[in-house]
Amino acid sequence: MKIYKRLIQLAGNFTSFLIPYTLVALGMSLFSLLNFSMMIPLLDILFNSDTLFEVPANPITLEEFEFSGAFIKEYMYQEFGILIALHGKLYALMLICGFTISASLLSNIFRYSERRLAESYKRSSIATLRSAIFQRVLSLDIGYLTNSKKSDIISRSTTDVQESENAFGALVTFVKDPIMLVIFFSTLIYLSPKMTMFVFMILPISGISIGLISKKLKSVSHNLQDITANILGVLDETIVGMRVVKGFNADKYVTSSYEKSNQGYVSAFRDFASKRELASPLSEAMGVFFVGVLLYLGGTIVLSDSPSLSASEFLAYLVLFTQVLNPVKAISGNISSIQRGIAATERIFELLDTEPTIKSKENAKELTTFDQKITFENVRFGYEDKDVLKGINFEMKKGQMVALVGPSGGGKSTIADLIPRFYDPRQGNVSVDGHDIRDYTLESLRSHMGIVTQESILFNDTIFNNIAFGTKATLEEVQSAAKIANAHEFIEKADQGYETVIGDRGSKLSGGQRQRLSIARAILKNPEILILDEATSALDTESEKLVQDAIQHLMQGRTVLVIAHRLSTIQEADKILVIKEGEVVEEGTHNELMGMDEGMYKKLQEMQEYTQ
Ligand SMILES: Nc1ncnc2c1ncn2[C@@H]1O[C@H](COP(=O)(O)OP(=O)(O)OP(=O)(O)O)[C@@H](O)[C@H]1O
Repeated sequence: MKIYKRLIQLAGNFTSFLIPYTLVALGMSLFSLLNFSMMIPLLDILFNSDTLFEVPANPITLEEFEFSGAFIKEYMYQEFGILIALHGKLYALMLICGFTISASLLSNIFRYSERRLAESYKRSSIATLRSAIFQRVLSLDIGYLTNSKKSDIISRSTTDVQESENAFGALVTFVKDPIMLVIFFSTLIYLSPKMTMFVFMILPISGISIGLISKKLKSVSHNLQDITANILGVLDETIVGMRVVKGFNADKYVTSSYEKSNQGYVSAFRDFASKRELASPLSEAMGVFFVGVLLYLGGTIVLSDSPSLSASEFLAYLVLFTQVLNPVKAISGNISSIQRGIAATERIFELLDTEPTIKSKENAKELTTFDQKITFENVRFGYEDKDVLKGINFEMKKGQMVALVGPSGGGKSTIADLIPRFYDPRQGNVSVDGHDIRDYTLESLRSHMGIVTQESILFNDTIFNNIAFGTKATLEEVQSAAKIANAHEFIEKADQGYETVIGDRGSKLSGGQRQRLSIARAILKNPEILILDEATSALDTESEKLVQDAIQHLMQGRTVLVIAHRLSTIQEADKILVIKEGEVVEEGTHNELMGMDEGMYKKLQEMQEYTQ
């Protein structure tokens, strides 16, 4: 229950929900009881009006009121007796029907309000939970969000949230159902303590047997969920990899793995359906059996010499009993969804409790200006147990362009990731103007930087929003950034200009267009420090020229760290660092490095010339 306490705390406003909800649930139960109880005088008027509705010689008055079933019954029968004497039986009958209709109407109005209150509380609580998850994911380190974690986080924020939502809904009804049970059972006890004792004995038996069936069902449905995920997985892989599937004529291969999952689903579903379909007739048969026993028991009481229960009360008892079954069934069903929900909510809280390791420390300063240089001093870093950077030293003066080159996997991107503190070094430090970057707030540090990655990171939104990207830029500002990035022309030609929605990750654009949009976004941010992971993807010459030209514009007047894959683009760099296996193996300008016999840079340069 600790978990639920926390969930309720997170959702907030519990008292302002609980008070009206309890009142509404109370109203619903009372009117529903009144509705069914009206059956007793109704039957009595039809069958026993002459004996039961006699007006006593000394009528009781409301001044003698006691809150007891006996008083209420006696008073009501006396009043009906007076009415029958004055206006006849039909009038009394009409009145009772009127009462029944009004009670039923009111109970349904309360039921509707109860549902609405419960739903809106559940929805708003789950929305708060979702937002909390999203905020937590946003605050987590890039290092934490690896691919394996990605699916875990997605499953926690979808499937687990769904489970938690169901369980939360079930928990809410735990307020309503007990109220209903107390009210109905008190009436049943009042009508016949003997029969109610029997009911108390049989209810757990029927509850347990229904519970067992649903438990069996649950294990099958779990299996079903896995298989559904499997089918979706195959479909997703096939759609994403359609080019490869077609290119390799692998239709048969993917069809067979899809069919395997599909058949698995069919047989698992058959199993599930046969058990599910069994649940209802089984519980129905059990219900009929218990009602049969109850009928016999009640019948013997009614037919005895001095009956403690009249026939009309007995019939009302049976009807009320059927009404008690619903909340009992609901409670037993809810217990299992609450159990599932607790496990799911625990997983959600685990995610919410994951503290980011990279955050601004207390008393961190604001980095207001960047004046001199960025320095790497003996920086060592690795992922998990793997050492990647083995003592990196270099300096990047304000206004300089520094290029990182070298074989794949050498650690170039990792070096770049340390500047905006996507990771922190294990040893050594990265400093800005002589101060360790960990002394600055993350936000102020990153506010001086712009990042253009190999893969253009775009969102399924308008072109305008993709360039403005959370800033309050005006259309003119966005347009002038797009012009500098050679993007304005193609944007103007798009269906809705800057308001065109570009599809998932910019899928409606070409590779070069996507890159130019990313560059426009960086130009608009106007960062002093630019980190550029040069794209390797081959573009056609024209598009490449446009992108290169845009990059040249972007780099002007900034301090740039560029990860270069095409050496032709960095000949003008102030400094080139050749990175191999986590170390700087050569450092210098293009000419200096080309002058080194047997130098790695020279070799790389020659290799690229050869392949071009
Ligand atoms: N998130 C990660 N978790 C574990 N290992 C990683 C991670 N990112 C990179 N690595 C490993 O660290 C090493 C350096 O990777 P990095 O991406 O920095 O190299 P790179 O020089 O930029 O390579 P490329 O030129 O191919 O982009 C590689 O061996 C890579 O496998």
